[in-house]
Parts: sequence; C-alpha cells; structure tokens
Amino acid sequence: MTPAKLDISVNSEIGTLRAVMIHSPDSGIGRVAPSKAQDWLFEDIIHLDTVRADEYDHYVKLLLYFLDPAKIKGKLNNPVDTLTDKREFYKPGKPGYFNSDKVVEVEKLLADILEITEIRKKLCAAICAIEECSYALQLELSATPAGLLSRILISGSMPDGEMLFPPIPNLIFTRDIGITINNFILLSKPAKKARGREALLSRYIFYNHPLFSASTHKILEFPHEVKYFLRPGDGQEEKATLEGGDVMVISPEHVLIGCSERTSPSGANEAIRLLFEHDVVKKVTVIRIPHKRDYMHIDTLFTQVNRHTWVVLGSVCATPDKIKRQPQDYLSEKKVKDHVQIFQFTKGKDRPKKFKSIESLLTSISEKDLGSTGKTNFIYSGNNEFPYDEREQWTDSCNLLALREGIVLGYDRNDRTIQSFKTNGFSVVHVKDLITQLENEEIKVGELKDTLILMPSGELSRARGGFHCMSLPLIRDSI
Ligand SMILES: NC(=O)NCCC[C@H](N)C(=O)O
Repeated sequence: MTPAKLDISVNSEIGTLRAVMIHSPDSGIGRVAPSKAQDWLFEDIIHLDTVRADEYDHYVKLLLYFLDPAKIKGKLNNPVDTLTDKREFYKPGKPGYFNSDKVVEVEKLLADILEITEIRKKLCAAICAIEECSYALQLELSATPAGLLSRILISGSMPDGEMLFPPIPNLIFTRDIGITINNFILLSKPAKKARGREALLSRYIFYNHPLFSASTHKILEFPHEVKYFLRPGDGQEEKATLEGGDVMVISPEHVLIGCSERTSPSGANEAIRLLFEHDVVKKVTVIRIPHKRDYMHIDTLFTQVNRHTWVVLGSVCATPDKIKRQPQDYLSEKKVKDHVQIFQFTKGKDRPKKFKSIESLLTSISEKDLGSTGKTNFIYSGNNEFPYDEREQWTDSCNLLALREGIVLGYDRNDRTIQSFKTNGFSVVHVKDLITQLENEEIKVGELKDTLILMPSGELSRARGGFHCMSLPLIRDSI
C-alpha cells in the first residue's frame, strides 16, 4: 500500500503544492484509433513512447523535485539506467518505481485497493456491467492480481495487447475526476461517456484508499435524487454533470464553478447546494461560458499565476470595452447567447451579485479575497493577437499549473504567450535545463521566482489539456 494517510487541504490555486494526484500516459493512449479519437475526446492520435519518455516523464521528475526531492535526487541516471526497463522508475509495481506519497499515481492507488478481495469483485462487476463484458470475463478479471488488474481496468487491454473494452485515455487529466476543496473532496459527474469509467475508479479510490481515510466522511457526491431521467427527451440538458476542470478553489471561502459544455446548470446548482450545506465555503461564483469544444472547462480560459497575475484568453475574459468586436458580434443571436455571464452566490443571500466580465471577477478575487494591493495583471494568450490568441489557447496557453505562487508550468509551443510572460517580468526556463540545474545543484527549488517552466508538448497537446488539467492537487499550503 502507498504509505500514510494524507490530511488533504487545498484552499487556493497558488499555495505551495505539497501533494498531487497524477496519471502517466498508459498503453491505452497508444491504442486510440483515428476513427474513435473524437469519441474518446482526443483530436488526434498520440505516439505513446514519445509522450511518455520525451514529455510526461519530465513532468513527473519536476513534480518530484518540488514535492518529494529525496525520491529523485541523484536517481536520474543511476539506478534507472541500470534497469532493464528504462522506464521502471515511472511504473507502479516495478522494483525501481519512485513510489511517493506526495506525487501519487492513480494506477498505484487503484492497485492498492484492488488487493482487497471485496473491492476487486465489486469493481470488476461494475466495470463489466458498464462495458457489457461476459460473466466469464468478470470472473477471470476478479481473479487477476491487483497490480495487473489495475493496468487492465485503466488501459482496457490484457498484457498481450488483447483489447477487452475501450481505454480511458483522458485519465491523464486527473483534474477532472474530483476536486479538493478545503479538506473536502467533491466527486465529478462527467458529462461525456468516454470519462465515465474514470469517475467510477476514482470514486472507489477516494472512498477506500487509506490515503484518504481522514476524509472519507468529507466526500461530497451528487445524490441520485436528481431525477433528470424522468424529464422528457434524452435529459442531457437537465442532467447534473460537473467536471473538475470547471471548479477552482480560489480562497478558503470562495469557489469558482464554470457552467460549460461539461458542467450543466443543474450540476452547478447541486455543487453549490453541497458546498453551502456542508459549510465548505461561503461564496460560489458561477461563470457561464460558451459551450464550445475549445472552451470545454473554465480552466481552458484562465488560470492563476500569482496573487495578482492571471493568464487569460482575452477574447472571452477581457472586460467588454477591451474586447475587440465586429458589428456582427452585436447583431448575431448566437454571439449574444455566447456571452459570458457571471453570478456570485453567497450563503444565506437570495440574490446573486453579477460581474460584467471574467477580468472584473478575477480583479475582485485578487484584491478582495487575496488582499493584493497592486494592480491586477493579465497575461493574454497569444499576446491577445488574432489568430495566435485562439491558436495558443487551443494548445492550452491558459491552462497552467502553479507549483507555488508565481512558479507555473505550461507548454513550450505557445510562443506569443511565452513572450508575454517575459514582457511581464517572468523568467522562462525549459524543464530539461531546469532539471539539469537542480540535479547539479546549480539552483535550488526555493530560489526560483516568477518563472514559467516550459514543458515539451508536441504529443501531449493533442490530448486537449495542459498541466492544470493534468494535476489533482491534494495538499497546498495556505497562502
Ligand atoms: N480540465 C481540462 O480542461 N481537462 C482537459 C480534458 C481533455 C480531454 N481530452 C477531454 O476532452 O475531456
């Protein structure tokens, strides 16, 4: 078992990250067929070896340097290079696995709980029901050793490559499976079928893994009495859905929820009800964004960099007088419907407060919630120049993960956004150079200030998510 239990606690987007849940690209990603890519929410197929060894593994190394340095320091070349499988360091269950309780891997947590016979049987039955497998396969899976079974349930394939059911290639986006809000865990209710198995696996992990034993009574789940299935039609509109990328814990008292392609109005409603009833926060701001593939969650449109700096897509987030518009933008019905709407709900008050733009909301958060005294600063995707703003937002220029205040990870391909960071006084360093410097003790993690760390992105960005999406923070220091 992964040792110890965690006292989970996240009350900001930027406090120093102490524990995070991730999932390294598994073999299922290497089996996404072009004909299924869009159904499985990828825009393209991804080269597995490249996405792992040349891209994601650097993310794991960097997280370990920041969160659990003893697990990585001095181990980059040795003993990793002496192992027959060079990627053993990254593979749960292998002798060389890094096995950290600060950078925790879904596959490892799942393997841990699958050691318990009752859970193994229940999960195999549940997955076989969803995936319409035979009873014989259900029995075979139930008798499979935990580590191997964990890989099968995630990748959908047997070790010899036989595909049993679809992969869940979006599990790398752990942000979306649940949200740590103070010391509560809000479970997601995915809108897309392709993400359904992720929700099931994560529900079992949160309820059953000893790592979360201190929080079992603080798991918030949508109740089943939301009877969308009694409503006419296929009920999709009415269904209460919520994905983690639409939830941002901005301060101990304040949560943002996106109402998006993925999070429905009734989903936002349920989340607010749960958060207020359980006294988790006092304020929830709902941001209704256009329902578009490119803007699937609010974290595709903006993320926080430090107390007073945000990276945003100008064409959606800027205050109205700053947004460049054509006459038709005022006239076309679709555009009007596509306007962002923002409602802030406060516990105990009937009527919400309205904000006119995402920028004005973020300014209010920086100043009122986080006590920032200087000017609130916006770094724009693609330097706010069409078409680079949209191109770079598509490749997640606005989807950054803060390791602590001012230290953020983003893709190396978003040139104009990177230039904007520089213009705004940020240092920019490539992850490979930074890791070498850290390993050679030329720099210490604590010495970095206002830095954008560039991550290789040729393959990863095809999965339509950045490092905010690829992280589920479990513990952050309070700011
Ligand atoms: N929080 C996020 O924005 N997550 C990105 C999820 C990408 C994934 N391919 C999806 O469409 O669900």
